[in-house]
Amino acid sequence: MAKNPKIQEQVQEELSKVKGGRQVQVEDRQYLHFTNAVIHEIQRLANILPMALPHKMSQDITFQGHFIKKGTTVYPLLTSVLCDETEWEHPSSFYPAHFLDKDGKFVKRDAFLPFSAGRRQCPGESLARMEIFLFFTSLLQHFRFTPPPGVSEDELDLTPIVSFAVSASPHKLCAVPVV
Ligand code: HEM
Repeated sequence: MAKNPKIQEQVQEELSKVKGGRQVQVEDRQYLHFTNAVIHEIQRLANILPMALPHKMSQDITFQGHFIKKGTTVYPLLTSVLCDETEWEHPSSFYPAHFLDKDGKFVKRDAFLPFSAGRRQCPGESLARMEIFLFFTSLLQHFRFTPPPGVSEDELDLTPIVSFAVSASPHKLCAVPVV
């Protein structure tokens, strides 16, 4: 998603401050502000379920002046919030500062809704967020990711495959152990 190698360096520098070089734990999230912001920005821009899941109206309703009949299938377009120009300073760019205040502290944003909202919001959110944090930090504590030899950052095609779900296009990367 992000080709800026400096972001990887900044995350690794922050992770190196974890006491005694031990493996990162979920509780460390509270002071790993930049790392947390990067993960949120990945989820915002990766937007893996842009249309959430189909819902069916359980009753007739008028919403923002539009009549929607009972039984109508509706898709909540999460992209419209995750890339809303009135909510995000740089909606289409990878910009971790969306989740940082002026002191570099992590800030939650109301428009961060990759797990949707309401009664049918993803029930796996806590588990997913914990796993993403532990996988991401563990990988970056142990490896530095680079393009394969002879390929520059700019030549990497990270265009996602977009269908009902959005996934990364296949590409080769090198995982170089951090010593
Ligand atoms: C990055 C990881 C994940 C993302 C971005 C994600 C996102 C979503 C979204 C957008 C929905 C649709 C909500 C709606 O209809 O409004 C959903 C539904 C759901 N998710 Fe997740 N999810 C993730 C991981 C997980 C995990 C790890 C589990 C289970 C362990 C899970 C279980 C479910 C279930 C069961 C539903 C259907 C809920 C319902 O229809 O009431 N998800 N998820």
